[in-house]
Amino acid sequence: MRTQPGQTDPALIRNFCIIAHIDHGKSTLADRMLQITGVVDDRSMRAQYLDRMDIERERGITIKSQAVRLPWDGHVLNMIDTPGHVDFTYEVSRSLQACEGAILLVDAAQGIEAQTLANLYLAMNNDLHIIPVLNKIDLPAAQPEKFAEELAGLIGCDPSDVLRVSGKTGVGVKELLDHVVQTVPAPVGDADAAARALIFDSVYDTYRGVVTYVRVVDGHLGKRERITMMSTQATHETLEIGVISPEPKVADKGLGVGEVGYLITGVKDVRQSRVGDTVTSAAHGATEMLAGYDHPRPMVFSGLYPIDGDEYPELREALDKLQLNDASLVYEPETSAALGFGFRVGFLGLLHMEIIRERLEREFGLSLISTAPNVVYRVVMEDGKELTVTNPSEFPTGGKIAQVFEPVTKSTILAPSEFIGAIMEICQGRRGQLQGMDYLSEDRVEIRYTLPLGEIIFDFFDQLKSRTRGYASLDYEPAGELESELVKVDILLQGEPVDAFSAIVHKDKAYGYGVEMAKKLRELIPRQQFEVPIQAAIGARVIARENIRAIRKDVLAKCYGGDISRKRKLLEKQKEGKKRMKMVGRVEVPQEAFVAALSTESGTDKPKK
Ligand SMILES: Nc1nc2c(ncn2[C@@H]2O[C@H](COP(=O)(O)OP(=O)(O)OP(=O)(O)O)[C@@H](O)[C@H]2O)c(=O)[nH]1
Repeated sequence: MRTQPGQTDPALIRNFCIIAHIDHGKSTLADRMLQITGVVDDRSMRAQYLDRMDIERERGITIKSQAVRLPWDGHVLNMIDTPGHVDFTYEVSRSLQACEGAILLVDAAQGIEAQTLANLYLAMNNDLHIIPVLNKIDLPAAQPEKFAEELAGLIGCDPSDVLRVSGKTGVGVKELLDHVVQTVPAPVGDADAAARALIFDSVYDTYRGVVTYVRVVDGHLGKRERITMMSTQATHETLEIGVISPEPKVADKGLGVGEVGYLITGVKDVRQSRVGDTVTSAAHGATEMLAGYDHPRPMVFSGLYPIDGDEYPELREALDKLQLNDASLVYEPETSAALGFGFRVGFLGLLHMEIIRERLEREFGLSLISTAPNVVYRVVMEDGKELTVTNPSEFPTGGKIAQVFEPVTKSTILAPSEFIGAIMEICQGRRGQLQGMDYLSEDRVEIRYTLPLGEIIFDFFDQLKSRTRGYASLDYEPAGELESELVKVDILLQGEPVDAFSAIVHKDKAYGYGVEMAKKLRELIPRQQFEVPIQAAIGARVIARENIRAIRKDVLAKCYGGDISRKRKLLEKQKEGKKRMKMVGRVEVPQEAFVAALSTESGTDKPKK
């Protein structure tokens, strides 16, 4: 194998990632590695160094993967930090394909959790060398002996092979780095072959355009070289090529076999530099692409509307900008009779949805109304026509529907065995079908269910947590679709259906849902100067009704005397209060009402207080 001068000999490279359940301490361990290998000095060190987005730091979670090059003991380690939340599993799977080894990190006070398993299986499917590690051994509540045994049982090694570290104090981290050098296989590739590099991440930078993260498999990529994205055959010139350590550093000699780094070509949209694609050189290009990844598909949809209709163009612009950085974000314009002009936006999951919403409001200063999230339904009509419904208000009404299909998930729940009963009750109440159950140790079980995705996106996780005192963890993956008896429940205000309130619900739950929604809306919608009847209906059949009585709200009534400034203050205050209100017909509806369905506990799984 030929290595050009100045390039790293592949035999000295180790590419690894850290995978773990959320909050088990990946980012903290990554911080220690940055410090111990000396790429960040103690003075510039800050917690969660690699989480660059404000929102990542505030929430203490990792959203985008990061790749850093660390010098250690004459070797080059490329560490890829990955997010742990289920919504971002696709980020994890991309990163895994750029590695030969994975540190499987488990909190020594918590033990194995649902995402520990999910990530371990992903890593095993990618044939990665697994290094089992217990973290947080400094915690008084740590039970390293117990969990080393659990972990060893899971991956089939000896409990003494499980390393023990503390990302917080740094104990054991040097030994872990040594272990990475000794046990993770060096990358293998053909230096003389045509260049092939895998894109495992692609981010938009305001100043530099799209920064594409690649792992070179064969050949070499250099600066000022014309490259081709193999899936689209689009060619670009590499303007800059380098490595992250932990700030970007230009690599004059380019990147060779096994190296991980970034390239900049001047493209302005991450979709032109698609994750999973293979980069090759335009002149002597490779003919065969590397195995790609699954393209992330939106699982959850919600309508986003500006509170102030004039902000519609700003919302469009903001979504366009976010999409430059997030290829999984999809949206299209929609109009709602109740809410005006807005967008139907597709997300990977609820956390993704929350994050996008928060970024729109925070980074772009928009005030938004979001409708209750829903999944995608496939409706087959009697005449054989098929519809994909991403908005409940588009669900066809009338008797011509032949079949409705909804997405289902394979869900795995891990919890102490004392909660089996409670968990089964919740899942049964959500139309779940038990698939199996295994004991991981004497007192911890893994329970597998097939559950409709639509049932998970409504406060399922909160219910699970509250019924298991926070001990259960959940992971789910899409598992196709199932035929189901679903109906549309409409909500009418003053006799007029409000499209943004429509929901698709299982036939057996429709009645309970309608009654509860009507009740909830009566509480949430403030009294107006006229009476407002609220009705829930399936087609033309009204299934529930509530009334909001009229009042005459005169905020100035208590201001006798002529204190004009006080009056003005009261009026201002009232205006403030209205900011999050939307006029629907003649009725003022607060934002909370549009997501009321989120906390509607129809079914049997109400928490027992
Ligand atoms: N006592 C102790 N606390 C730790 C240790 N490592 C991490 N923590 C704490 O555990 C919490 C989660 O740590 P993070 O590093 O943010 O976890 P993460 O796995 O990166 O989380 P995500 O990025 O959201 O997946 C933080 O409050 C850390 O301070 C450790 O070794 N000892």
